[in-house]
Amino acid sequence: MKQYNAIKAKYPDALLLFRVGDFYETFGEDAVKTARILNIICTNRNNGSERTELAGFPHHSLNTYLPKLVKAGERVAICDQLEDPKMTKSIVKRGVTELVTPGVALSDEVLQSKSNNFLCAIHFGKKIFGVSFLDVSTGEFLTAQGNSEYIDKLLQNFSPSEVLIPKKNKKDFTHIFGEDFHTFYQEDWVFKQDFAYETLNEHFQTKSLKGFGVEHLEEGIIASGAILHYLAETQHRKLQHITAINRIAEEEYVWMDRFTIRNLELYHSNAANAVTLLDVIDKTISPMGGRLLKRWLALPLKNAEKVKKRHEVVGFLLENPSVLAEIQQNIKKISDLERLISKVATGKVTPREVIQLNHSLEAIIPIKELALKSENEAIKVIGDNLHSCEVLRNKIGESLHEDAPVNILKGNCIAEGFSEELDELRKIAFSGKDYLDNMLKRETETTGISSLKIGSNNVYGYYIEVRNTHKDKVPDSWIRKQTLVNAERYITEELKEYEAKILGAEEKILHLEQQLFSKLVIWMNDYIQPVQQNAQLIAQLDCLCSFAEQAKAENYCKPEIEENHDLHIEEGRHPVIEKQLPIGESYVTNNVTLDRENQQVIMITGPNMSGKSAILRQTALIVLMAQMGSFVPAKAANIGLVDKIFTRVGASDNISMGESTFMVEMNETASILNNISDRSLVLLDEIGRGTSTYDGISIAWAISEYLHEHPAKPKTLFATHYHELNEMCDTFERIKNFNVSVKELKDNVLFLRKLVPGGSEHSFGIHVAKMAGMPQQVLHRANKILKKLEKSHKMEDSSELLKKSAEEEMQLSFFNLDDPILQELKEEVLHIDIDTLTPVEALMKLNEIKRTLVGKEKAKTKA
Ligand SMILES: Nc1ncnc2c1ncn2[C@@H]1O[C@H](COP(=O)(O)OP(=O)(O)OP(=O)(O)O)[C@@H](O)[C@H]1O
Repeated sequence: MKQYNAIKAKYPDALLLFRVGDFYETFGEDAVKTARILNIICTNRNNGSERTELAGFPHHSLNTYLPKLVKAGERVAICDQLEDPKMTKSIVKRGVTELVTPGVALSDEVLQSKSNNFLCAIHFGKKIFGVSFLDVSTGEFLTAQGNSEYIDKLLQNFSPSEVLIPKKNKKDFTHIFGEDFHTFYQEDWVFKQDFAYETLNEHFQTKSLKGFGVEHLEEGIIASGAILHYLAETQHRKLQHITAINRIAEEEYVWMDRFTIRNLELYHSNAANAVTLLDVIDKTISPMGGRLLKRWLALPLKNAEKVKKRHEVVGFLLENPSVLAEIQQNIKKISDLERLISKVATGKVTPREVIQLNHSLEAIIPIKELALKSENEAIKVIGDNLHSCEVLRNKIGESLHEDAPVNILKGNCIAEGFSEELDELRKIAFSGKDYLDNMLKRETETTGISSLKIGSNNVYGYYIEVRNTHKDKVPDSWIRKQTLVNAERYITEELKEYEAKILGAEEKILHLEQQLFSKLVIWMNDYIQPVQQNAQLIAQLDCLCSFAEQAKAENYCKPEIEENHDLHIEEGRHPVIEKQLPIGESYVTNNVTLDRENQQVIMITGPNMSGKSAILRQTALIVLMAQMGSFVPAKAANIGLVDKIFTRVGASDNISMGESTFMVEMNETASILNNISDRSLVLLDEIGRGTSTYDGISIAWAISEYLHEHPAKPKTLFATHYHELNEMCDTFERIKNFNVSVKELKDNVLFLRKLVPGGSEHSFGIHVAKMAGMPQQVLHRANKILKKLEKSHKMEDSSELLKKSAEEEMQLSFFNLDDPILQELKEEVLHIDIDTLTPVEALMKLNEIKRTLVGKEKAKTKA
């Protein structure tokens, strides 16, 4: 317990698995926790004067139990026996050999094959944040830096399993990024520039980080240094598979903030069990393909050439189904190359996994040949860059048995003919029976004793047994070892020699097999880079095949990527909803055209449930899918490259996220208004409905007006059931009204789901209430109240009011008053150059204006 306490003191926040003989034991609070999580028995032991809780499991069950502990969010320190108990008389030496945490996991039981498992570190710089992501199971290491919004978006994109934060920024982190992350607080000193550069250069054995193109990312590097330090702290020192650190090239990807990623349900669903876009489009076969597809979805491209290249490959694969089929057939044979080679680096690979790696590399050969012959340039390049890894394959082939076991201790792992010594030992161990049979035959003949027996036991080893009746025929050279009631047991010179050879042969075989295997694994380390490169290329090919497969299955079309700012979608569909419609119902397609000249803002009205949100989302999804390189669910699509996609959903649609307040809605919308560009696509769904009708209409109106008047003229779809907003098109020339048509029956509505020009008259809320089965009495009463309200508001129709107020505002501005101070202010305001003004300067200016006005107000009161 003294030894245990000393080790436990070094890992106070981890659950300590303490190896005792064949068991891993836990004590005290750890035992209570372990027993609860693993559902195993917790016992009590008297430990001197105290009682201690104790819970443990056999060491060979570590792979079963460890993942459960880690998945429950525990940090688990594995404390092993560091010397052979047989070799020591005192207490065996023990030490922590690995600290497994949610972000640093290598075991297949903890990892999900189609998801990365990122560990993240965040450095809180003076002005900006540095961030770093590392998947130790694949070796991918990324860094970036930027403002909180950017970091927030990246956290959303990469969904790290664990985030490292300096202790002093504990509160700041939850304040800015929320409480959804599994965090670990590191000592503040770890987040220092010099330390980080030193750690990274030492790891990569470089003098500077220039070669990786990250040298200038000071904050990002600090975060990256903290990650590497954490790995060392958790006893992960074999990291040769982390061969590079890459910058997340923000400028290459379409910007989507966390709300947009969530709203569009790309790979997180807002409701439990809801289907995401990824679920629908993922036809990848390999784990690394699956992981890359998710990345492509989170980071669609902005570079037209790159996007077009992907489309070309997809088109080529569609036109050449036999090539597609053959590539996919071979990808099926490829295991998780990326994780297998990482296991080689960390020394955790099993013999069977090395065989799998070999099979995977073999399956790459036909892909390479096929790609090299291809008429598509991009596929050819992939073929060119795929490594055949011949030396590696040959070496594995000649070293290992084809059916090598998972556990090296099971034996029969190294192939025949690879090591003479091993072959010799095996001959002795396995041909032993024949040898003994021969010996027996010979001895029977020479002695004439017919009932001779050769056997062995633990105490006396090998012996020849002679029944008492033949005792007198025993040659003098035999030495008696043991006397039984009816027989005597002897040892001969030959048997003694044989025994010396065979005893330990099996042990020697195991030892030699282990030695040869670890030598092979170390040798394989030289092939980490080519294998990683193959994994990357196969992942790309897998994604492109997945696009082709999906396009074929769902009848998608090739989008045209244009340099202009227009968006035209013909007969577009929502890729997820169309897959979920009840049998017999077909998706109603819709056309959407947006540009910056004539139809910049589309105001979509229509009753609840008519399909407004579906149109908004399908537009965003089509753009996004196109820019990730996929074909799209439409008859035709011309897409002027989009650089940012914003979506906002009115408060009540967000209730499931626990963020139903109007304030959140306004905050989110404000952040769009501050970030729009001329290539942005903005989707606003029922913005303003989180407050009273008049408030809501006013806010929705003001936001639409702002977007229309903004020099960027961002393409906007605004879904609303405030039909009052239809009046805007009279005043603002690029705002156009559309509605999702419905057919009014006698006292019901039929949803046609077709987007048609023109506004809609009323909201049909009561019809929908009826469809939902609201009692007749309530519906009747609601209809009556509606009629009354409509009558009483006729005199001052809200939209009329709004239009009037917009006009009045222009005339009634206080600049018309001829107060000299106000005149002065007017001049000042007119001369402000909005384009060069920073938000802070604007606030200061506003403050100045306010001060002048307050001063004037006071002067007036005094007077
Ligand atoms: N084009 C379409 N073809 C077939 N079904 C559709 C179509 N559009 C929408 N739907 C179906 O109608 C349902 C409601 O659509 P949606 O959520 O877009 O309506 P909405 O007008 O935004 O409603 P609300 O105002 O209540 O949010 C969808 O879940 C889908 O099942």
